Amino acid sequence: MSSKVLMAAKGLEIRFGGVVAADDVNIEIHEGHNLAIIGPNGAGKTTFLNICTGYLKPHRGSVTFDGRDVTGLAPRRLVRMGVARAFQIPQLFTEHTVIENLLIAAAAQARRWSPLTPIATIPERGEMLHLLDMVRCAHIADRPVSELPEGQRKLIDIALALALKPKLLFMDEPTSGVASSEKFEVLDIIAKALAEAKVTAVFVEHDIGIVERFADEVAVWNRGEVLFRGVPGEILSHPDVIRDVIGETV
Ligand SMILES: Nc1ncnc2c1ncn2[C@@H]1O[C@H](COP(=O)(O)OP(=O)(O)OP(=O)(O)O)[C@@H](O)[C@H]1O
Repeated sequence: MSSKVLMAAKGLEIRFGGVVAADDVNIEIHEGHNLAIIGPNGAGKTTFLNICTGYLKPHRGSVTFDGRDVTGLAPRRLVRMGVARAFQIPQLFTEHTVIENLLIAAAAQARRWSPLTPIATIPERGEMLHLLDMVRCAHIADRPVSELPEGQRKLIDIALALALKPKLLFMDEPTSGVASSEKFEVLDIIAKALAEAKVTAVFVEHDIGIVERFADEVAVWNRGEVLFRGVPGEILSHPDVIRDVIGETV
């Protein structure tokens, strides 16, 4: 593959008691190629995301981002370098409105946020409304997050991640909790927004239909190891993947 390597994991190992959650994981993430991570429950997918985003330190191995060793750096330092994360359950202030959530994130990113800051004085309103427009949520800017369905919360979480101006975004099951009739629409909006912002995505996903439609590459995890990696058409039709992974995840 000729595009630039954004992040590279080399020889990652981590154990929890007797469980090996990462066992010599080696993988490169290429700029502009959205990577889906699939695998059965307990395969080590979230552990990999946690290591890459600074929430876990590997016992062995390294992670580089943009050519710099970032192994074990705290999440906030990785965010400042351009590595963001969206969680399975969006981390939003539900008592605040949508735009207030984004303004707080913008002020925090600019190191200007304090709980004493009047939110209305944060200057990035226009920029944040543009991000909401990118995820088709500008019309709900003044609604409290507590009133919104899961699909819109996911989209706002993505807008929040974009407020951090990342180059790479890790998403753990971006459509979990979203009604199945809305999953494709939600991920379609996310994929377009990320492409417009030139953000490369790495996402853990159990829904193979979503993987087929949105991933440029797929990596298959099992028992802490990367078993296969390649384009979706090839990987998702591999008999071993169908037998050992797709059979268990659908
Ligand atoms: N903090 C922890 N303490 C102890 N064991 C852990 C911890 N985190 C993960 N594990 C174990 O490591 C293994 C890999 O977990 P991980 O959450 O990475 O799997 P996963 O592929 O994301 O699974 P799922 O699809 O169910 O979310 C599992 O056996 C899990 O129980």
